[in-house]
Amino acid sequence: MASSDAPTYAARWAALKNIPPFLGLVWRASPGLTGAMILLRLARAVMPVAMLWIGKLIIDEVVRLMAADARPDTLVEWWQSGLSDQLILLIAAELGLALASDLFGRLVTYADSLLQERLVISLSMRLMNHAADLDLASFEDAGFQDRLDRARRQTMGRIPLVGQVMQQMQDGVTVVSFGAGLIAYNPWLVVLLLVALIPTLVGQMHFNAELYAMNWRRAPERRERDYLRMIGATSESAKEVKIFGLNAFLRDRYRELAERFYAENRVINRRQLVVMAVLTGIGTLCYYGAYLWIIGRTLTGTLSLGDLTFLSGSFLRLRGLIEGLLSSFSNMASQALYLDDLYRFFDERPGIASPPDALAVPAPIRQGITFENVGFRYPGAGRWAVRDLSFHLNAGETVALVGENGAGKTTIVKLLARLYDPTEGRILLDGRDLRDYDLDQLRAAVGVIFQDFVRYAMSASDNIAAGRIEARTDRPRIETAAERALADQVIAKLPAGYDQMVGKRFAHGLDLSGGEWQKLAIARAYMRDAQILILDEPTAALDARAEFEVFQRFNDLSTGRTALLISHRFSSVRMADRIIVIEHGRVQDEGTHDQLVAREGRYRELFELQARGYR
Ligand SMILES: Nc1ncnc2c1ncn2[C@@H]1O[C@H](COP(=O)(O)OP(=O)(O)OP(=O)(O)O)[C@@H](O)[C@H]1O
Repeated sequence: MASSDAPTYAARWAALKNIPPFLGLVWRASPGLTGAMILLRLARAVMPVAMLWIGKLIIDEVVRLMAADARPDTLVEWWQSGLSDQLILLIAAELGLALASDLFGRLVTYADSLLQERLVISLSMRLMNHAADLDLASFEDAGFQDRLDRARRQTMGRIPLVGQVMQQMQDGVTVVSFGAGLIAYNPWLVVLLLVALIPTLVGQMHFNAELYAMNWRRAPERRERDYLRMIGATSESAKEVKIFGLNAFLRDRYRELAERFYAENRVINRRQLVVMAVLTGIGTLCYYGAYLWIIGRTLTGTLSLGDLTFLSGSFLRLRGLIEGLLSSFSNMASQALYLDDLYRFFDERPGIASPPDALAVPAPIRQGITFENVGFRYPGAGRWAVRDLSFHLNAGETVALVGENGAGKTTIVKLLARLYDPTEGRILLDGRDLRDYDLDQLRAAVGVIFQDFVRYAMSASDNIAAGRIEARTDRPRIETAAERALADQVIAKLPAGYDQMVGKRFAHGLDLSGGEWQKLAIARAYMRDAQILILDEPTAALDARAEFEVFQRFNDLSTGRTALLISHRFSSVRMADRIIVIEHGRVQDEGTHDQLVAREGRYRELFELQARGYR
């Protein structure tokens, strides 16, 4: 996104409107903890003024007792005379408050950390749920990646805001209680305080806005910087980075970006240092002005010694409190701006969804699938990936798609599984548009293993169960799926068998060869009881014999199901009932292997090219 979209300075205050919904999120994360937290903080809020007031009463009482004519000489006589009873009561009250304040403080810290953790869990889960609902197209869009990146940061980055907002409310109540005390003596004291503090507030807000706008602009570059750092040090890339000697190149690019960030940061920070030092100085001058006034009044006898301690104590605390309140208010406003990113992400709606009166997917499928003049352009791409594409898949038929790289085979699969909708034309399932069906049912009816299937850093068993995660504990089913995909041989070699952690990401993980991973992935297809089975070239890393066996089994096991397979190996392709040749996003030819080889055409050309390689 362009930097001109960066939120303006004025938008920052408006962002405070994000706080109530945020508190709503907090409340939903844990109503009990949130309620307890509010009560604890309210109690703590009024304690400081109560303690200072009792302190004033103690001093005045001591002064009164010292001024009395007949004063006992020893503490025991003081005690027995009963003259100090009032004083003892006040001290006991002060002690009680001090103990309660400590205890409540600890409880607040405790509840705070629990609440923050609950919020992380609840936000992360919402984020994962929401991301899963969004279109695949979104994930392939760089602007979306930036928004997702910002939103992810919010789940962790905004967490301290809970404590801040609560502290803010608590401090607000404390300020009001102290302010009421000051006003009772002299309202001008409060005015003096505010005048001293407003410049600090404005300054702070300004710098926060500047930093925010800068961070906002940087999201794309930051993603590049994080990517460079990641690619320079992950197991996936380590091999290539070493072989090609890319380290210096990656490091220098990283340094270039990081240094630019650093230089920009330094400029702002330096300016902030100077301006804020001056503004805070003004505040200090005002504070000492008020202090002088209080001392003067005490000397002339208008105020008591207790009043002096109460007022100067109140003034000192208020200044600290208001300063903290204003700066954290301004900080809260800029934090609340970041919340926009989170809400914006949650507001994002998927374009591919079930219609209101969704049709149930027929079981069994009777007529099959028809592509009718389908054209599709990837979002942001100028070229058509497929165009004027028409063909029919009969129910129960095994069809192979062949074509050169980039012909559009995978795109056809993605359209069939409704990961994308056609730009023009339609795809029919038993005569009805795919878009009329219930999306979840449709996805459940289609089992696809892509060429870039995921290698889950989990147990071998979970890697297979991923095809039907509800059956995760159904070991016999997992074993059958593994056998069908020839993955049982892979698992037999693992020290911990089905429970073996695979992948290099975690300790105890055992990495597999490309072909072994593929066998696990293919087993996923068998876990799924899908009516339409699709293998999109997940066999490229299998040796010729293994691929042959895998497809032969696939062919046997897909009797009665509609199956689509994509492969560049003709030994596998020829097993299909029918072969469709795709070229430049269109059907170029179709027929059985024998029919196609008999014809002079692209299929025969490709077939002979491959056969020649083996002779
Ligand atoms: N996410 C994407 N965004 C933009 N263009 C894409 C995207 N995926 C594929 N394409 C383009 O669409 C065209 C068809 O790609 P597709 O992946 O369907 O080919 P394929 O026949 O499966 O190729 P291969 O045999 O290499 O797997 C290609 O020109 C490709 O560059």
